[in-house]
Formats: sequence, C-alpha cells, structure tokens
Amino acid sequence: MGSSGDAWKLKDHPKLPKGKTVAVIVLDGWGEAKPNEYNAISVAETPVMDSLKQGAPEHWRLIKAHGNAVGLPTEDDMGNSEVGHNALGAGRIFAQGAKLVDLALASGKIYDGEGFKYVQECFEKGTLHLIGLVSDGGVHSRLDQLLLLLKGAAERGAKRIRVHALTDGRDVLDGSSVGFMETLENDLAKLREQGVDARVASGGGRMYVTMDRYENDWDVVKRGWDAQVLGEAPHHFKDPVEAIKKLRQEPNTSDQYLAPFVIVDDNGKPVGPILDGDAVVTFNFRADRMVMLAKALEYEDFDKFDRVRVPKIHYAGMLQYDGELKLPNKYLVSPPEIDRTSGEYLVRNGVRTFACSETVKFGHVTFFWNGNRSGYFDEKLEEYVEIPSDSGITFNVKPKMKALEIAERTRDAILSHKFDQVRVNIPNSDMVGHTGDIKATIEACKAADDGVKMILEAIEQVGGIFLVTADHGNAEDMVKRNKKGEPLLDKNGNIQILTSHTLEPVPIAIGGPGLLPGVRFRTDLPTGGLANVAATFMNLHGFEAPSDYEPTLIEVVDN
Ligand SMILES: O=C(O)[C@@H](CO)OP(=O)(O)O
Ligand SMILES: [Mn+2]
Ligand SMILES: [Mn+2]
Repeated sequence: MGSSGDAWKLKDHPKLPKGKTVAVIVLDGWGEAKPNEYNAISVAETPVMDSLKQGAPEHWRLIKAHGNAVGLPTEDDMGNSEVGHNALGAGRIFAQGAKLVDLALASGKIYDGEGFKYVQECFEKGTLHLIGLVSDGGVHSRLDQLLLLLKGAAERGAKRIRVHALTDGRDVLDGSSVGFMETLENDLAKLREQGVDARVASGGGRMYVTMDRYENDWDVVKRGWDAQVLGEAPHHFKDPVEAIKKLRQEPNTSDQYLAPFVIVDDNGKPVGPILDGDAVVTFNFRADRMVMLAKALEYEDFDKFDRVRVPKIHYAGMLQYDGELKLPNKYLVSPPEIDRTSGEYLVRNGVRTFACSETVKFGHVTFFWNGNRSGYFDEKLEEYVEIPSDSGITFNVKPKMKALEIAERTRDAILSHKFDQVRVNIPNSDMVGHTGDIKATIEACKAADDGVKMILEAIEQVGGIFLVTADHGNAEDMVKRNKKGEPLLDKNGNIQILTSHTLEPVPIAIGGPGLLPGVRFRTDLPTGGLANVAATFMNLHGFEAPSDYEPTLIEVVDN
C-alpha cells in the first residue's frame, strides 16, 4: 500500500448501504459446547444469546477461534484474547508471537539479532535475568521456549543466570506450577553441572505479582519489582519447589495468586536481585501483561510506584510489546507486523468509531484490535472509553463486573448518533471463568447476556445492525476432560476445575432492523474463523473489504 489517501479508500459494497450504526460486540471467553452441568453458559439464563441462536443458519453460526485459524503454532493451541482480537481487527491471520519465537529458536536466528547481542554484552561481568510465566499454557509464554533460551544463552557465554518465575494456574491447571518448577529446576541443575551458576531467584503468582495489564493495579507490578529487582519479599526460601508447595498451603491461595517470594542463600541473602551491569529478558511473548513491567524497567521518568533503586541494565523483551511506544526498545524476536487493520481502514473511510470495555479488557478492543498499537488513528473520528475495573479482587466475588456500565455507555453512544461503529468487549464469562468458580461464572454469563440485551435494544431504536461474537472459549467448559470428553477427577474424587480457555468454536450472530432482508451467512465457508469477521462488518458498513482480507462470512441474496 502506498502512503497516499487513495490507498486507504475502500470500494463501495455493490449491494449494502452505508450509514447504518453497526454494533460489534465481543463476548470474552464465550464458546459453544454441548449443554451440561459444567457448561456455565448453557446453565446460565441467557435469553438474548439463546434467541440469536434461533437465527441459525442464516444469521447465527460457529467460527473457529483457536490454533491455525488465529496464527498459533498447532491445532492444540487454545485461543486467547490477544490472537483473537488481533484476528478480529486485522481480518487476516498473522503468525503470532508463540510461533515466531518457535521459529527463531529453531533456526537459531534469535541469537543473531540486535536484541540478544545487546543482552549478551553483560554476560562477561553481569547476570542474565529471565522474568516470565513458567508454564506450558502457550498464551503468554511457553516453558519449552524458556528452557531453549536458557541453554542457548549459556552456550553463548552467560555464566550467571537467574530466573524470576511467575506461576500460572490460569492457562493450565491450578497446582501444576509445582511440576513446571521441577522441570525448570532440573534444567537449571544440568546447567550448574556444566559450570553455569543458574538458579531461580524469585517467584509469585501471575495475578498477584507482575502480570497486571492496562494499568489496572500497579501494586501487582510493584510486588514483582520488589522481589525481582530489590530482592525483597515477604517469604524467603532456599528452594523454589518447596516455596511453591509451602505457599500453596496458605489459605485462599492458588497458583495464580501465590504470594511473592525470594530465594536466599545459606546466609539468608537473596540470590538474585537485579544489579547495575546485569541483563534482563522478559520471556513472555504476549504483550498486554508485560507492558507495565517493561515500562518500569525501561522508562527513566516513571512515577507509578517508587522503584527505590533503578539498576542500569541491558533489557530486551522476547518481543517488542508495543509497536507504537517502541516498548521495549530492544527485543529478541520481531513481533508480527499487523498492518492495515479494519479499524484504520474504516476510520480513514470516515467511519466514526466508539470502542469501550472495562480496564481489564480495554486494550483488547483498542490495542489488540488495532494490531498491538495504542492510541487513535484520528482523534476527531474516534472515542475510546475505559470503564475502571475493580482492582485487588478475584472477579468471582463480583461476577457482574462492569457489564452494565459498559452496556450503558455503549447504548448512549449508539443513541447519540455520533458513531457509525460501536465496538465493545464484555469480559464476564472469561474473567470469572478463569477463577474456576462455576456458580459465579453462571452469574457472569447472565450479566453478559443482560449487557448484550441493552446494546441490541439501542440498535433496534436507531435502526442499526449488530454483530455479536466472541474471542475464544472459556465459560462453556469448566472441567478438565479426558480424550473421550469425560470429566477428570483428582485423587480425592473431586472434579478437576478448568480455569483456562478452550479449543471450542465461538458463535457469531448478525441482525437488527438495519440488516437488509437478503443478508445471510454463506454456506461455502464452513471453516471460517475470527479473521473472517472484519470483512463481514466492513460489508455491514457498506464497504468491500481489501482483497487480501479473509473472505466475508455473508452474502446478499435477492429476495
Ligand atoms: O488473562 C489473561 O491474560 C488471558 C489468559 O492467560 O486471558 P485473555 O486471553 O482472555 O485475556
Ligand atoms: Mn479473551
Ligand atoms: Mn481469558
């Protein structure tokens, strides 16, 4: 594409009119699965979503939201918000971070780049610190990638390595952090045998330590900073596996919320604070939950918490997490180049756009939607509204979250006639689903359905069009299953709760008084996925999608 305005001009759709208000609603973590007692969506009262389903096959269908359809390495990879919203917004499938890191490690190219060379400069005199999520969840990071990186760094001169491990239990089963830490410890022991001083230095649960997002709660990042950089934490252990086992016995805790700890030597001294002259790599490939730490590590001017001591380090991210902020400046693997997103096209074609969610998902319908880019394309045509999320709680205690507030603001945006597209993420089924609390998740699904109802009523009033879909599954299956699909029990005979996303497809529904009677889902795209949605809503705005976009899901038949 050239840089002239013409390059952005979208062709008129031959049959569909312009000027309709289009609501694009993304239910986070709302997949489709057989009804049963562990399917919180089927158990919940969801009259609006149920009624949309009655519109099948013309106005309701399923689309793929996991694996290759969203640029992940394998069909066993569940979907997630980053890849899901990237695909929804970009209308094309990009090889995503997980895959790009796999390729860079396999070819060895990761070690030839500027980012690795930059951290390597510290290997002679300093310590290499690796900070990130230790699990095989594949949403934010992968343990096998960390192990390869450890080995590769040691082979290339790292003599002293410290891992700052965040425990998961959200993309993987709660309790699995013990096993992951054992695997990591095994590999570190092998490195020690080879003369590399390699150890775990600190740890903590991802939701309580470090991995906050969209600046919802800086205390989370501060707890991590204290442990990782300053070597200060409420709990001291000599052995990280023992640390996890012990801390898991505290009341009301889980892998996700484990208290921060540091590993100390025989004299009680922390083994791995981050010091001047050290190198740091944050090994998560996914952006949202690393951006805040990246700012703390990289920015000279920083007032979000008192860093106490700011070490002079060489810092690189596994990827660059924010292309617009160029954050971090150095990185090991180039991120997917998600360009020419639907958001940018539509704005450049005059479509006035409103986007809204609460803090914990705000960046999903802005940053991820726009190809991991923060900020507006055209301030005059866009308004992004963030409803502040509650912080410091697990969302099962408030399963309604801010669904009502999101819906109200969106309703008002629709009724104001100031926007052509209103785009929202309703987070409940995902955020509460991740807590593993089935009862609360059922309430969450009802709250999301209520939110959809309010938005659809506003669309009805203005004669608009709606498109309702989801970014990946979560709440539709809350139990770990065997290959036959039967619920798995733990050694006490209790079901194993599934806190993670799933591999299930997600629904997509279209409708509203502004939808021409002849518009219906095509039948020749049975494998359609999230990346087909952008062309679909571009059509609903009266435009043809760019030719390299994944094809639209709809056709217009003459009645
Ligand atoms: O909470 C998150 O970070 C992920 C799960 O790891 O969920 P989502 O992709 O829905 O944001
Ligand atoms: Mn999501
Ligand atoms: Mn999620």
